Amino acid sequence: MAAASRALLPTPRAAASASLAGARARLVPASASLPFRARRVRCAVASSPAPVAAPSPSSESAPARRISPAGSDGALRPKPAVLVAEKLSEAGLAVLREFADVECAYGMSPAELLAKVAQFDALIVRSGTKVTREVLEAGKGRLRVVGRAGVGIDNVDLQAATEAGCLVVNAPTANTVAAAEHGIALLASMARNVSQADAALKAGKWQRTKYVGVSLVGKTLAIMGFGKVGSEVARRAKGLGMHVIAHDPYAPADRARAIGVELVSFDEAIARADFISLHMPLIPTTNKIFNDESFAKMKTGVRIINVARGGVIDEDALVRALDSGKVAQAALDVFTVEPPPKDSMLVLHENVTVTPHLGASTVEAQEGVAIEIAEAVVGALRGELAATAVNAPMVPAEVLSELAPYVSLAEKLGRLAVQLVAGETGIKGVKVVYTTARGPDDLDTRLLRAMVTKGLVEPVSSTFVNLVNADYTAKQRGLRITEERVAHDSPAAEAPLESVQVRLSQVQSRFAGAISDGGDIVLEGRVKYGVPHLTLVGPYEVDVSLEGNLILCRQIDQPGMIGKVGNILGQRNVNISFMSVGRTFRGKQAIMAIGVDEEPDKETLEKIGGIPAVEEFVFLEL
Ligand SMILES: NC(=O)C1=CN([C@@H]2O[C@H](COP(=O)(O)OP(=O)(O)OC[C@H]3O[C@@H](n4cnc5c(N)ncnc54)[C@H](O)[C@@H]3O)[C@@H](O)[C@H]2O)C=CC1
Ligand SMILES: O=C(O)C(=O)COP(=O)(O)O
Repeated sequence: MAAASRALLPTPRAAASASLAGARARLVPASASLPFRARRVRCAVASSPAPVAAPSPSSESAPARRISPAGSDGALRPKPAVLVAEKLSEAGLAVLREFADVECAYGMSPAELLAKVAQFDALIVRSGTKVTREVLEAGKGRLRVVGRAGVGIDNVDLQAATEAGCLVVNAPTANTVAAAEHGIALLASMARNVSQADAALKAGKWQRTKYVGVSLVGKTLAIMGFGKVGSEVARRAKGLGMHVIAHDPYAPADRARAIGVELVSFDEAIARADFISLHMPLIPTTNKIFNDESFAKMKTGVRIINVARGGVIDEDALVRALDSGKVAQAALDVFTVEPPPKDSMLVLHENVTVTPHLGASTVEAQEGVAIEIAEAVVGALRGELAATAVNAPMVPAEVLSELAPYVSLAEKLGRLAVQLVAGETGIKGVKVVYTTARGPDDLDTRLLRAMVTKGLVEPVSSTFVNLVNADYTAKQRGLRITEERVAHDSPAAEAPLESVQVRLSQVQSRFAGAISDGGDIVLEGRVKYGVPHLTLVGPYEVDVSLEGNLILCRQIDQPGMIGKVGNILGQRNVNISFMSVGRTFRGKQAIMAIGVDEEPDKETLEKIGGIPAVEEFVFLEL
């Protein structure tokens, strides 16, 4: 029995429990220009213990696993290693160095990145590094976090990251003002031909008539993408006396009203505008959204500013529109391919003003972004729930904090349930039943479902499961996880949940006592005083705190059983932390749930099995 149970035990994995990152806090006051501090909640079960902060290494190149000082439990742990692939401000590097070994390797080729990435727990990039599926696969097993020191994550393969359970975090707020200011700088300099006139004068030409510009006051500016940057551009443009309209299918009308901006359709925006400023993300629906067809709908002589992403414009179509005069001028900070080819018709066009992706490049923004991303990456490596996760569902920080003990309970129930499955039967149907006084809108169960999956999958595989890849992993493994809510009839209850039950259907168990009348393996637990407890095994009610390890023992209900088992464990120096007995009917069968600090050896377990009234027993690791 003990030997059979070994195969189901979890394999220790140093990095096995990273982030349950989730909460996204995207909507920050539009005027925020200070570095945004992500709110985090520590989720005990999900996190590997943080290494004790060690003095900064004197060298920046230290990818090999170093051992950090012993934690409070005396264990030595490897220090995480972070690879910074693009220029990050010193302020951010200092935050990283307090926690991790940091290697700054700027300007790596894709091949160099591929060769290096597997030695790191986290990778930090800006817009210049492509984090492809290949990179994520090369980093698999160790790489747990990709930090994007900026907003746009179009250079990161999010699907591949999710499949790998690699959390992607970004720094969504610290460069907002910088990007908006750059948009305004391009708008004004384009309207007054500043860069062309500057180049001409430096070449010795004094051309006052050639560079007569156009005024901004009274002109209509269309903001395409009324998010953080778009809103800030709108505020500033209004200050210049422009009439501002915007198009954004997802923007809240009250924000537009508050800034005094009219929200209109795409076609109306581009048809009415004298100037069009682009501020949407590059996603499949915005790819080349500005093309021959859309240019045709614009006013002749329109002027376009792009500080978003080059890919939202069909650049060949823009060259045609510039040549025909449909578009009078364009000012571009971003390009489909960066850097653009030296002979790019667009870059060389005389009516085009260009900058080399400088939107976020102010001293202030770079410092803010560096701190924002460093804190997010360190938090994610510690197993905290990052507020700026990009590929994990949004679970607000207060919800996470409230659910933390239930998160632990859910994982432990999954972990115990999988160890009860007999041999090779395999799990197909999993049902998680939540008994709660809360309605569906007041209880977000995604995190709990993810943790049941983690508990079920990790002990029997080498897959690392977190909130990022839980649903994907379950699907891949053919695990059908359904959820049910049972109304708890005490609406005054403050706790979010009364109990969590995990049911595995169509499986055989190596502990028949865990099979309910309906034929499922059933385990139920509750949180008592903040600690997860096991409260139901099959049809038997028990009450045992889920700490350490567990022995489940089914016997004939008769006096003296607790003493007999307790004696055997005591003689072998195995400390019992909790014990609980549950039975269906007096004199029939009962089960004992025994919490033990140490793992009993084979001989001890055999002795327990040898007690005549004991019908079956199982040792389970938590
Ligand atoms: N040039 C640079 O250095 C910088 C560029 N950026 C880029 O600026 C863009 C905007 O950044 P944020 O304002 O921070 O992002 P954000 O997420 O706050 O705003 C983007 C807005 O675009 C909207 N949107 C999505 N699809 C749309 C569509 N089809 N049509 C119109 N609007 C649509 C969204 O609803 C959202 O409100 C991003 O592409 C980002 O990568 C941001 C910072 C610096
Ligand atoms: O934050 C963004 O989306 C940007 O485009 C800024 O890019 P960068 O970090 O300057 O390479």
